[in-house]
Amino acid sequence: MTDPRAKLAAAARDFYQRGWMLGTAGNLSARRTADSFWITASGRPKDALSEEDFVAVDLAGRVQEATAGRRPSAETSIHQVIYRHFPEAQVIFHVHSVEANLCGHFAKAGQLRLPPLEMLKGLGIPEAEPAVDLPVFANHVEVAQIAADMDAAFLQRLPRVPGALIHEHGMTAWGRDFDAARHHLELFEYCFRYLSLARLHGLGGES
Ligand SMILES: CSCCC(=O)C(=O)COP(=O)(O)O
Ligand SMILES: [Zn+2]
Repeated sequence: MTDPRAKLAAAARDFYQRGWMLGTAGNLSARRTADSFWITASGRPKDALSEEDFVAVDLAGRVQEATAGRRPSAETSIHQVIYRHFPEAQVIFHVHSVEANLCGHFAKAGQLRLPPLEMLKGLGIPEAEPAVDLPVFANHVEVAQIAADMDAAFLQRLPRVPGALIHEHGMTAWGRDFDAARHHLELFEYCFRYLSLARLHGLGGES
């Protein structure tokens, strides 16, 4: 893969402007080789990332390349789990939107039922599929626990959709390239906005 850092910085700026990466929230990554990836450094402002704000790590989380004073995202272990379980994933976006955090409250037994919208086709769901669930994981102060929970769940069953929600934290979506990861994230966030507004209007709250 060609150096993805400029595209990651542009994506972060875009997501910041949408209100999804405020106050340094979120982290983005892209594969560097089959077994390493570039990820945002921890605590950096997502509207003004430069090349130095990315750290290269391997799939075990060991730093391969970093500018002095930069450490990898505190949530690197979550990206490791996703790259390990989804060999086709090349890009991962993790953001914190208001709507995603509202929708975590609508989940039942660790699954959020997505609205049956035409747009689900963009998540790779065939027209005929009646019910599509997004996995929802508990948040933990120890990020390693979130990553371990995801790892255990994905070992049992891979999600039907290219994403996972962390309750009262944020959404993570991935794809085979930059466009696919962005489209997936946009579709999930559209579903979250739809579900939040539907509740507000007293529609479909108990599905
Ligand atoms: C200020 S957001 C709290 C940490 C977090 O959830 C996040 O996504 C950003 O963490 P990072 O270490 O990647 O900056
Ligand atoms: Zn986060």
